[in-house]
Amino acid sequence: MDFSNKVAIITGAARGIGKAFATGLLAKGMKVCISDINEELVTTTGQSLATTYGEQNVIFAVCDVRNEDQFKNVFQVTKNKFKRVDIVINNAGVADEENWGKVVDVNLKGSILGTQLAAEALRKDRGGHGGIVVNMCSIFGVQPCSILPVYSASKYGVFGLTKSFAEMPEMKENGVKFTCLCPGAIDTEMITDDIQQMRKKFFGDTSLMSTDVMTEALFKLLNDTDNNGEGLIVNQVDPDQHMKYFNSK
Ligand SMILES: NC(=O)C1=CN([C@@H]2O[C@H](COP(=O)(O)OP(=O)(O)OC[C@H]3O[C@@H](n4cnc5c(N)ncnc54)[C@H](O)[C@@H]3O)[C@@H](O)[C@H]2O)C=CC1
Ligand SMILES: CCCCCC(=O)/C=C/C=C\C/C=C\C/C=C\CCCC(=O)O
Repeated sequence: MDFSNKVAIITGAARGIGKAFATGLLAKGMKVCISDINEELVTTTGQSLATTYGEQNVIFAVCDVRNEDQFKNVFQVTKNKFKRVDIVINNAGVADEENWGKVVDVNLKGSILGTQLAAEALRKDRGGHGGIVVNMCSIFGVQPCSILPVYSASKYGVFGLTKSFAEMPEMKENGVKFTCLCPGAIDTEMITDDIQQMRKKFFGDTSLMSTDVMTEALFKLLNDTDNNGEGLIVNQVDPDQHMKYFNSK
């Protein structure tokens, strides 16, 4: 894929995996809109990326992915500034089993809204240029997690959503591809000390993956052909699965 001057929208990109994606895409010559619910952090991260990669290449916006008006605004400001959208990464996510309604709302409903808005923005018969939607799933979107059942359910939903949009004839005809990433544990603030202890009990004393591995996986997903509807597993704990498409290839 030729990345220069292409345009990406990334949700939940003020820190963690989303921020790493933004950095990786900007380094390849793309233009990026980062959005996040955290106003202070998205401003700091946005300004820092703009300083490094040029103000003409970066915008940032406050967006809670549960809020349709804010989400629509992200697409609008991106099109106003950059005139096109090519890649949409629905990355925002939370893990909080005690507040499980929020998990469903952010991870699943937020991804549904983001996928619908992306499909409209990208499809060629609606003025788009075609493109790719990348939904952030998890290893727990393809295998169960006994300590995070609602989180896992939300990610199974993201996988089903991605595969279903990929099957739509009108999306294929209009050049829009749908994919997802299914990582194991990545070294971000989402992996708290408590979760790390639980993880060690189940999976042994293996290291967390760096966000660089996720950027590598993103570029594989973007560069591979013939992966519409596929989920790329990123899981160094199981070398047989790592960087392979789920149940295929
Ligand atoms: N860290 C990990 O081990 C793994 C993470 N994932 C997924 O990757 C994605 C990113 O996770 P991390 O970077 O690790 O987490 P993180 O907690 O470091 O970053 C998540 C970002 O999303 C933002 N956010 C939270 N709720 C939001 C909302 N309602 N609207 C918009 N933004 C919101 C946060 O402010 C934060 O900046 C999530 O979907 C997560 O489920 C998947 C597999 C493994
Ligand atoms: C706050 C947890 C966020 C989950 C992030 C994710 O999507 C994947 C993480 C992978 C591993 C680390 C997290 C939890 C592991 C702990 C126990 C797993 C139990 C597995 C089981 O078979 O039940």
